[in-house]
Amino acid sequence: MAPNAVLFDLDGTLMDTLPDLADATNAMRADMGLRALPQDLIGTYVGKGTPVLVQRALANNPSGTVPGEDAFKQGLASFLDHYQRLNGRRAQLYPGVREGLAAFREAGLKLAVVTNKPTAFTPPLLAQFGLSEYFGAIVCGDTCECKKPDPLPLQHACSLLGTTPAHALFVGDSVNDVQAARAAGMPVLAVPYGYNEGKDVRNLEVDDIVASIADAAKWLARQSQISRQ
Ligand SMILES: O=C(O)COP(=O)(O)O
Repeated sequence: MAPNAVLFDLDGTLMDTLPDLADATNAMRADMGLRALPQDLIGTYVGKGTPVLVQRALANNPSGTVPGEDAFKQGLASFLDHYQRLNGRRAQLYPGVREGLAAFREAGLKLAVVTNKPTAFTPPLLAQFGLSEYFGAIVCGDTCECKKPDPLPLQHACSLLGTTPAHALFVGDSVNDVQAARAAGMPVLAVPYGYNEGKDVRNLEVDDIVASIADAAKWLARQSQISRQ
């Protein structure tokens, strides 16, 4: 069935937000008496939402101990504080995002963002890059009871757009996006430049890998042409 909506992951798909996430993580680690970690390593902690990022970052400590409840709470509060200040400072749109979103819109598709990033940080980031107007729905990590890889946020975005998962396409960068899309019964494309918890996107169960959001729009146009033939 030809899709009438496209749902996008944010971090690692539309925007390279890792520099700011890494700066906030290292500022939090400094507060907690831990040394700074390389940005690439912090990139492998991103994807399952902010609490998991903080947990993973705190578990990287000299004794290898899992952080206790108090340390976790302190770390999370510190991270949120720093990220509030740093969000959007060094973030960048990936090449092809504006062209791709414009092409999807031209083709009459409804668009949404489904991110595990908290609501406090998502609309301001989209507004900073002038992208807010593209999206009929923005579902964040704290919008629903569950985050990706649970399908609930994708199902919620579809209902906000007035469509169903069977009529939507998901575009993401990680195993969390792919598992959520599959569980929702939605076709899914992956971009290869994101985070994917440090693993190769070629091992993901996707319908295809596209080089950019602009290429995702071309992919969908091709599929629609084939299904009309
Ligand atoms: O906040 C995260 O862990 C990742 O956010 P994303 O779902 O936009 O990739």
